[in-house]
Order: sequence, then C-alpha cells, then structure tokens
Amino acid sequence: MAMASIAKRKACFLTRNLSNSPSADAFKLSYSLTKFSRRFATLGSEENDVVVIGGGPGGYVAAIKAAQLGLKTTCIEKRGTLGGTCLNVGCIPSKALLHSSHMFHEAQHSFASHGVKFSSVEVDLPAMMAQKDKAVSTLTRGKNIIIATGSDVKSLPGIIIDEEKIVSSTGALALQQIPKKLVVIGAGYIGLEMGSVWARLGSEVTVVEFAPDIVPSMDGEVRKQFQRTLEKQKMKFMLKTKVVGVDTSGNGVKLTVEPASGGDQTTLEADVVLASAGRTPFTAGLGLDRIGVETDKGGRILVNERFATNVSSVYAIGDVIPGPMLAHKAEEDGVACVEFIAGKHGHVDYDKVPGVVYTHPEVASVGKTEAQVKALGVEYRVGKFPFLANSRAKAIDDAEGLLKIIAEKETDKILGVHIMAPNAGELIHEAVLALAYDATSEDISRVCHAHPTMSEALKEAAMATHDKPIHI
Ligand SMILES: Cc1cc2nc3c(=O)[nH]c(=O)nc-3n(C[C@H](O)[C@H](O)[C@H](O)COP(=O)(O)OP(=O)(O)OC[C@H]3O[C@@H](n4cnc5c(N)ncnc54)[C@H](O)[C@@H]3O)c2cc1C
Ligand SMILES: NC(=O)c1ccc[n+]([C@@H]2O[C@H](COP(=O)([O-])OP(=O)(O)OC[C@H]3O[C@@H](n4cnc5c(N)ncnc54)[C@H](O)[C@@H]3O)[C@@H](O)[C@H]2O)c1
Repeated sequence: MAMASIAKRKACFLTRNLSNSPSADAFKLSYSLTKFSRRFATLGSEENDVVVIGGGPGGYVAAIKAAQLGLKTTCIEKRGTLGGTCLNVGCIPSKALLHSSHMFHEAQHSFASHGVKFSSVEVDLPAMMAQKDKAVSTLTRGKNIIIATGSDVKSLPGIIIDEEKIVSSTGALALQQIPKKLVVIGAGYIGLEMGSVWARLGSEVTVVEFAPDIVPSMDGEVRKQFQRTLEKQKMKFMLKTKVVGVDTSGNGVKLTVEPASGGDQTTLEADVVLASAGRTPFTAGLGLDRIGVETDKGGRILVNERFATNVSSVYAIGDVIPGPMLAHKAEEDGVACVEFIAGKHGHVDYDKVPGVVYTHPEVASVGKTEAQVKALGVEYRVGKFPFLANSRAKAIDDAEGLLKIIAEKETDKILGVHIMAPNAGELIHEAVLALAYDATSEDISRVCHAHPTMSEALKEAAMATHDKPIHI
C-alpha cells in the first residue's frame, strides 16, 4: 500500500484494491484532488485530526472539506479507486448506460420525425460498455474517525447473486449480452433505471414489486403517469407480488411468484434476473460491536445532529446512517460532519434533499408528497402544469410529463415539488432553492422565466397553485 498526502493543509488518501494483490504501488489518486499540493508519507508516521474510513461521495468529500478546514486528514479506501459505489458501480456507470441506450432508442424511434434518417441502427454492446468504463475511469483517476463505508445490495431470502444469471446492479451494468428476458425484483430507483437501459436495448422487461406501487416514495399522481409512460416503453409490472422460489438449474432462471398477500403461484422465465430490492448499510469488518457503536435494526449507524455516534470521537455519514441513500446527501453529510469537528456549524435538511430517477422522462422531487402533507393534517393547495402545454417541450416533441406544486393553504409556503419531464433532474433545483428559502408559490410566479424553456412550467404551476396559470 502506498499513500499520498494531498492538501491545502493535509489530507491523505489511501486506496487499496483488496481484490487484487496488495502490491506496494496499488495506489491511485482521485481527480480534483490532484490540484492540491502532494506529499508522500507512510501510514502511522504522523498523527491525524480526522481519519475517514471509506472513499465514496461521503468519505472523500468529508476528507477534502476537513483538509480545507485545516484538519490533518487521512481517508482510507479498500477499493483501488476513490469514488465509492456512486462512481465505480453506481451513479456514473448507470447514467452512462442510460444515456447510450437513450441515444439508441431515439435513433430508432425519434430521429426520423425530426428529419434525420439512417438506413439502419445497431447496438454495439462492447463499444457501449467501453464508453461506460471510460466515463468511470476518467473520473476515478483523477482521531476523530468518520465511518463512510456506504452500502451493499440487500440480499433476498433464497436468491443468490452470482452476477451472471442473478445480478445486482453491478452485474446489470456489465452484461456481455442483451438478455432476451429480464426480470427485475423491485420497482425502485435501480430497477427502473437499469430496467429502462435493457428495455431500450431490446430486452423484454418484467418488474416484480412487493408494494402496491412502483417507487413507493414518489408522489402518487406523478407515479401513476410515470408507470403509464414506462408501460408504453414496454416495461411490464407485476405489483403486489413476491418472489417465492428461484430455479437456476436450466439455461435460464425460473422464478416462482405469488400475490404479496398469498394465493396462486405462477412461474416467470428469464435469462437474467436483477435483484434490486434495496441496499443495506455496509459495516462488515469494522468491529463496531467491539467499540460499542449503536446501530438500528437495519444495521444503520445511529448518529445525532452532529453526525456523532454514541462513541466519543466516532462519526458516521452517507449510506451507512439513516436517511436517503443518495450520493449528494452523503456529500452534504460529509461537509457538515467535518464542519462540526472543526468547531463550526454544519447543517443538512433531509426534507430538502432532491431525488431523481434518471429514466426518460426523468422524475424528480423535493419536499413532501401530497399523501405526506395530507397525513400531517396540513391544509394545502395543489398547482399543476402539463408539459403538453409547454412550448419548449412541444418544440422538441418531448412533452410527456407534468409539474406539481404543493403549498400550505394558509401561508402559500411551498411544501413539495414533483416533476416528470425529460430534464426533471435539472429543473428540480429551482424548486430546491425555493424550499431552502421558504418561498411561496406566488414568489415563484412573480420571477421572470426565459422563453421558451421547460422552467416556465414551474412558473405556470406556481401560478396555478395560488391563482390561475396563463397558458392553460
Ligand atoms: C446502480 C446505482 C446507481 C446509483 N445512482 C445514483 C444516482 O444517480 N444519484 C445518487 O445520488 N445516488 C445514486 N446511487 C446511490 C449512491 O451510489 C450512494 O448513495 C452513494 O455512493 C453513497 O455514498 P457513501 O460515500 O455513503 O458510500 P459508498 O459510495 O458506498 O462508498 C463507501 C466506500 O467505502 C469503502 N469501504 C467500505 N468498507 C471499508 C473498510 N472497512 N475500509 C476501507 N474502505 C471501506 C467501499 O469500498 C466504498 O468505496 C446509486 C447506487 C447504485 C447502486
Ligand atoms: N437515481 C438515483 O438517485 C439512484 C439510482 C439508483 C440507486 N439509488 C439509490 O440506491 C438505493 C437502492 O436502490 P434500489 O432500487 O435497490 O432500492 P429502492 O429502495 O429504491 O427500491 C426497492 C424496491 O424493491 C421493493 N421490494 C423490497 N423487497 C421486495 C421483494 N422481496 N420483492 C419485490 N420487491 C421488493 C420495494 O418495495 C421498493 O420499491 C436507493 O435507496 C436509491 O436511493 C439512487
């Protein structure tokens, strides 16, 4: 193992690929860190103010921020590269494949209507995979203790992931052939994003979901439209259904499923099964029980508002603690945690963390759903605007979706925004800012929005919330 110290002050990043031989130069340095001055040292030769375990979005951001705050910091990562799940086998490779498969789908189904014609379009899967790998490798080059060890795929009883016939998201990002039939277990973020990739490339995709709805955390009205849209894209859904048996003895996989509440069983055949029924915190090998760090029933490390565990000087951030399992939330945790350690004030409001499903169209949200507001007994108003009435969406012939705002009736304060649109993941940030500054729907409707843009839909929905929209 080798070690580099990178700092405005001093941050060391130790990376080691445990799956390979631990050779002396199994050291790699991550991207933006190279802009800091470098100094090489050996582990243990110096004392640190902060040691971060895990170099994912939570860990490496915490380490950079700690160094910026003048704390002598070491970040230890067991992989050969920094970036964690997100960069190596999560956000980045999945978005690369979503983009490539979307281009293929557009070339097949949309370009002609814009006057762009091809005689034939084919998938070159190895080239597509190489492009994804390039996206990942371009980004991965590049004693207070903070535990930032992330999460791992949740295991399902009787289902053994071999990453060939039964794959986790990691295997689904690296399939060597397009499966004819793909069964996805779990209609959450991973199931819908990876299901979309392979459906676009020609797989017959069936999603088996235990709950009555897809993405149970999504606003009900948006979710209904979203499901219809995915069905139009040929994804099939079996809701309120559970997998009770798996047989991998033949060429493919046979799955026995039955209604979630019990009843008649049916068999589904698949070439590949994607297990995407959630992720669990990863703390194996840390010896948390030996030092007495408290966890909840699901194994998540319990922390207070300063990200401190019950053990003095031990902190935890990211997927390994309760809260949304998202890369940007892990980054915010990391920054706030080291701000506290440095004697400053940090803050993350989990109610204002945006979530985005990167399908086409994308679905993005921030704040509360209508069902959550109702359950709180708060009186509210809803304003909606369909993208069919938005001139930019019509101009690009990509107008499926809606924008929905929920505001408190008495104060007009915005409580939640839910968007289904081609670029919802970008549009949502105006809404995030509005929530962060306690804006009202009238505030948004009085802000000038450029024309023609998709963002005008937010202004129109805001008008619809407290008054009337102009263009519908
Ligand atoms: C397929 C997929 C797609 C995703 N897409 C998105 C997305 O688009 N947007 C989004 O916001 N989120 C996405 N996520 C979720 C996102 O990846 C996680 O929320 C994020 O990576 C969590 O960051 P983290 O730093 O807490 O943990 P991780 O990124 O999991 O990093 C933890 C690191 O700790 C290391 N580690 C573990 N134990 C030890 C140890 N004992 N010693 C040293 N190192 C250790 C691990 O090797 C790992 O590198 C996706 C996840 C998956 C699986
Ligand atoms: N775009 C993104 O931000 C993005 C993308 C991928 C992953 N992620 C993160 O990764 C995490 C894991 O993703 P995920 O899709 O695995 O989990 P998820 O929690 O998003 O969805 C899991 C789904 O599986 C269902 N389920 C649970 N047990 C089941 C069973 N036995 N049979 C059938 N269905 C079952 C749940 O009801 C749920 O709908 C998520 O928390 C998400 O935050 C985020």
